[in-house]
Amino acid sequence: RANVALAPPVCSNVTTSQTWDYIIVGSGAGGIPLADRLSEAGHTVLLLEKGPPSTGIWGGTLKPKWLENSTLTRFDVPGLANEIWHNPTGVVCTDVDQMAGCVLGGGVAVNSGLWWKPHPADWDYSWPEGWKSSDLVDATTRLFERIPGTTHPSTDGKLYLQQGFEVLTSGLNASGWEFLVPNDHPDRKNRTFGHSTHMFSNGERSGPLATYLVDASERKEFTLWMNTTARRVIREGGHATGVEIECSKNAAGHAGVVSVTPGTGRVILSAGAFGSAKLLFRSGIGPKDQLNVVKNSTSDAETMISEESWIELPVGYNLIDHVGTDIEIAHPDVVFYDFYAAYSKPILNDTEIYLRNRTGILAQAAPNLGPIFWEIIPGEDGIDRHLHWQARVEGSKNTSMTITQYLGTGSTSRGRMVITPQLNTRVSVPPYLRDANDKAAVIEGLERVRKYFAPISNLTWVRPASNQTSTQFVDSIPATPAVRCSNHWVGTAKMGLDDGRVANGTSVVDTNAKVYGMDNLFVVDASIFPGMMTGNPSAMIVAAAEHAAKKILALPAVETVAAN
Ligand SMILES: Cc1cc2nc3c(=O)[nH]c(=O)nc-3n(C[C@H](O)[C@H](O)[C@H](O)COP(=O)(O)OP(=O)(O)OC[C@H]3O[C@@H](n4cnc5c(N)ncnc54)[C@H](O)[C@@H]3O)c2cc1C
Repeated sequence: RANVALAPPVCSNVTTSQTWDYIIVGSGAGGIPLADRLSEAGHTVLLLEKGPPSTGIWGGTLKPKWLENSTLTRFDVPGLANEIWHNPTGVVCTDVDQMAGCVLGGGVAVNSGLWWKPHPADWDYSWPEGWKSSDLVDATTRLFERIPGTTHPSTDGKLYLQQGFEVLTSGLNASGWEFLVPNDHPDRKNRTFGHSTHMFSNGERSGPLATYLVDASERKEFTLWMNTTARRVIREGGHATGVEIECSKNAAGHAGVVSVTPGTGRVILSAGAFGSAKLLFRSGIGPKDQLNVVKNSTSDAETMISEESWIELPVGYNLIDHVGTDIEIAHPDVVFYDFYAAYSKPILNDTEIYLRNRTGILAQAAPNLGPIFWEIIPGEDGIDRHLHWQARVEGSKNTSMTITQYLGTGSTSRGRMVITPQLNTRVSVPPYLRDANDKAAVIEGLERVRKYFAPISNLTWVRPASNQTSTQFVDSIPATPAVRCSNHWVGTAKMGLDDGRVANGTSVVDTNAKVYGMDNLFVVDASIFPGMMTGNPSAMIVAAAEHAAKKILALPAVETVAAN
């Protein structure tokens, strides 16, 4: 009937009698593998996710008409990956001023699935003892056995619409670059190129949602609550006793306080670089200025832990993202495919072959990515800076390719995130090009690529214009998230040996991923990264979660530190 408002779904109140060995907040790249490994070790695990289900196997429902008779949702189909930019409602986090997925799977439900075995320097350059590339061998092996990734996602083994790949790699070949299968040679990221590599399997998104989470869900020790938002960690001094939760808006989730097993239980925050930092602030852990914002907010004034129990740590500092610099070329051979139209006005043959046997262009990630190519630029400060270039068939013309240059490992610029009185997170200091050598690497990389593409006949430059110097071009792009953002945010709860409670200390978690000043509160997700990596981050975050699980499981059952 018209004009009858539906009653809001009711949240179930939790029973206080049940306790959990581990409560994990957030089901993204960090949270899912942790939940699997901890429940595999026989511990009871409660995984809290504020968002609704995403992929079909978890009960997701968001889908275009052409998927109506299938179990798949828009999240399952690689060719619909960029729908997040067209239709973000109900999918993206509304409390973050950047793009982030707030559905089951977080970033690994909404991203393009790019999947890279980390370069050894990604660990060795900035991570502390115990987290060097040699320490991560087992974790990386376990991860890539589970999710090997593929350069050829269509189940017929073919790549579709590769004209753009051929055009650009003709220039790289002519300039002496080498083609390789990227994940077979993670340590070779200098003047090499390859096909884009994705976590996809069987022509579908796959990744942690289809592997780790499936295995966890088959264990009696594991419980998943979706549509359930963690407000804060409940703690007595340095000991977390549980998590206060509330149901997400317009959803039937859970509400109340969930408790960890008395004495031995642990809480792990895996809510993403902004989400975990926000939860720390709301739990009285962070810089004093941010804790005061929470204390003075309408929503938390009454529940905020008293000031004597605050733990002052540099949460929100050390914010990092790949510095993104977009260039654009055009070439008559390039063929554009309208992936956005594939949602509502698809090409019938493409949806038919995808539905029949997961073949064709829709098994590839939108918007037709590749080639991906790498070069290392030595800096005057003695630091090698890694550039990862990612091309896609998209731009201002039908024959355009946009190529994003990501400045990663070796970059030294850092920013800051803060919380507003409405308890939304905000990037207050953008982390882009604050260091002269970072900027020099970006300019030098661009200068070189212009030379590498020079042998390509009929290629025209759209951006930078041919009469613009590389320095002028880089200077013309503001160093703000609006134009530089790569959606690869990390670093807000940095791991390190220098305890952030002490003067000049910069770290929020120790090398067991445990928050300084707490005996049973951990952070395991993008937040703990001390520095940037070469390629897109999700596989490295899963590897970090594998390693962290091992370290956490090896800790003595009861470990008590003095209350702050
Ligand atoms: C549009 C886009 C495209 C990207 N493309 C790629 C790519 O192709 N390849 C790649 O490697 N990386 C890509 N990334 C980055 C990658 O997805 C992220 O770096 C990664 O997912 C971060 O992992 P995480 O575990 O730290 O957080 P997330 O994956 O963001 O997971 C955090 C989870 O916590 C939940 N949460 C937050 N707060 C709360 C709370 N209070 N209570 C309960 N739950 C909460 C969120 O809903 C979310 O599910 C992309 C990111 C975006 C946004």
